[in-house]
Amino acid sequence: MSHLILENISKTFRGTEVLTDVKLQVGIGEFICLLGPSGSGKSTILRLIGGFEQPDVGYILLDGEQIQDQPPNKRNIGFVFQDYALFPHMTVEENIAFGLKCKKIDKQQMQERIRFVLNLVGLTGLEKRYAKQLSGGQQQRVTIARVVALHPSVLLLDEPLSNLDAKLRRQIRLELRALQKKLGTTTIMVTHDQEEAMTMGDRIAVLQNGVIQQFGTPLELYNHPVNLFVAGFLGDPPINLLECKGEVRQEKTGVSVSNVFFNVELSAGSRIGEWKEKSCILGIRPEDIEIKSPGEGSLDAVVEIVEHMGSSALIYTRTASGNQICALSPTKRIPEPGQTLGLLFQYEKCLLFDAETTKTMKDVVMTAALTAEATV
Ligand SMILES: Nc1ncnc2c1ncn2[C@@H]1O[C@H](COP(=O)(O)OP(=O)(O)OP(=O)(O)O)[C@@H](O)[C@H]1O
Repeated sequence: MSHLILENISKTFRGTEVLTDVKLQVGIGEFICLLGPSGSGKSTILRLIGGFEQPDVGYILLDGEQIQDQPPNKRNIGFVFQDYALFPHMTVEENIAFGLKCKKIDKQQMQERIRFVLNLVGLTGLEKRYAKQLSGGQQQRVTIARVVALHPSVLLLDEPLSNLDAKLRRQIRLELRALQKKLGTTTIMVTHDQEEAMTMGDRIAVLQNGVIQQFGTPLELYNHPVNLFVAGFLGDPPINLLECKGEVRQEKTGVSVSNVFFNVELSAGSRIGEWKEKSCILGIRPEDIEIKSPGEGSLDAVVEIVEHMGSSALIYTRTASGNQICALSPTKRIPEPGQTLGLLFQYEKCLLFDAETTKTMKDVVMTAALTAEATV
């Protein structure tokens, strides 16, 4: 049974619909990331679950019970915001004790819980420090400890790492994930950082304009995006997107990119006539392009920019027909700007999108990359 269910939730602010028919089913102990650009409705979903907003339409069920009309303090849901919001005039210990006192937890149990959560977040020994005497990372750990001490049934995290520098972010992200696994608390985290979502979430819900575009595991979303938006939002460096048209050459169906004909098998029932001239977009990720010598790849392209990233380099190239294509190169043999390369597409990794609907074309399979000469 799902622990938390959002059923057909819609929400309007001042006449503008900011969430449309949102559905989510979250299992017990799952770590869910809500990922999307600014204004896509991520925080509103969190506030609805926390009880700080009410849906116009739809239900929220926790352990099978409808909670959408309950006030926040009746929901047993913990909320961590991006600003640490600790009481500055209280010590670490007092900050954690505050919520426990409100819940009328007895003194001995309170001491035990404080000891337990401080150990959990690695802050044992700092009980008597004031919030302002702590680093940003330590303050955020106290915020998390304070919420975890209340034994929430669901933990909501709204961009909890966004005020931390890149290195600390990475460290706290690992700690937070390990902590969540240890406690087994169902957790929903808002982020606009795709790397954070990919590394932390058991499943990710990708939002655009208040609509969940896709809900699945990080690899499902990365390898099988349902549309151009999801394909483009996940992946750094981003996926290459190349405009092309459906073609038929010597009774073979396919698309051509920079004069290379990629053979595409249509599903049974698809009509060849409809395929001809169909506007498509071919998507290929930089790591799915192998760098070869000129003439040895699917197509040739000239290196324009090389971006060194330490363990690898990004090679931005341009084909004779003007397409920019980025490939990931291992550091052993990094090409130079001006050099011509052969780019070998792993055709089985190519995705085809319908340019009109922007949806992934699921009824087609790319079976080969043939040079133009082979088919003309
Ligand atoms: N209380 C409110 N009154 C009016 N409009 C609101 C209110 N809360 C949110 N909105 C609007 O709803 C939309 C979604 O906002 P929300 O904060 O959920 O997005 P978000 O994806 O979390 O964005 P961000 O990443 O910038 O925090 C935005 O257009 C926002 O301006």
